[in-house]
Amino acid sequence: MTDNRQPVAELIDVTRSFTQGDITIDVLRGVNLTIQPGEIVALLGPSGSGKSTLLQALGLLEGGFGGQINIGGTNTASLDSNGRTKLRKTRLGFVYQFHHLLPDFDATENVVLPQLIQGTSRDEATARAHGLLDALGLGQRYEHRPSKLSGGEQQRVAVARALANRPLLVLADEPTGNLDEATSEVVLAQFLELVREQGSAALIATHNERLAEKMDRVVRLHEGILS
Ligand SMILES: Nc1ncnc2c1ncn2[C@@H]1O[C@H](COP(=O)(O)OP(=O)(O)OP(=O)(O)O)[C@@H](O)[C@H]1O
Repeated sequence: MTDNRQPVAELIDVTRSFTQGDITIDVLRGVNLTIQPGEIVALLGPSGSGKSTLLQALGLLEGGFGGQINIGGTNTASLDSNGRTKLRKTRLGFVYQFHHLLPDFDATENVVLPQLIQGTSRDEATARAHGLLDALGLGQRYEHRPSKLSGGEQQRVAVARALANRPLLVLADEPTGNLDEATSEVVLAQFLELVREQGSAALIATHNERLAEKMDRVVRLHEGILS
């Protein structure tokens, strides 16, 4: 069980450097960030400032980070690889700039699959998928494969997939960066509404100051430090 009083995520003095040949770049130089339950945080920073790297730290997919990363009160350093995978699949949802949907599956199946992996029954998973797709205006697109959907529709399906298991924290990397401005605003508004409705927290990397203003809090990454 998750303790609702616990922050959903804490980064304590997190560092990350990359070495390429003779050159070492210190991308994260001691990042501190606490995200409370249900809080939606915008992550701003110039290109190359380390926004994706910071999201990767919380996504628990890659190693190489210094400092401490807690998710839902668990210090992730205390987990083995199975424990991290379980935490990632049960507690986190991901939305990327490009949708990464499974091309051979229709919209419903793309949202159903992560739920089946968690042991949800097919009927329940399908009902949940349809509910999310309806809320995102895709009630007429259940059986469309990604190649038959527009870019904005593909991103909406990706949003539904990320929220399917009601994650504690949604990590989104430029979730509307690939869409035109008007579509981007609509998709982001629907995304935020659903995240709020189900009480998830979110950390959303964006270049767009105007979109960031729609979130609860804005943090900025500059020269490896968050402010
Ligand atoms: N695997 C890697 N190996 C070497 N350097 C890397 C690696 N991943 C990222 N970097 C470097 O880390 C820095 C930060 O990259 P990152 O993708 O986190 O920035 P970003 O803020 O998300 O940028 P953008 O807004 O352009 O997507 C960049 O200078 C990049 O070259």
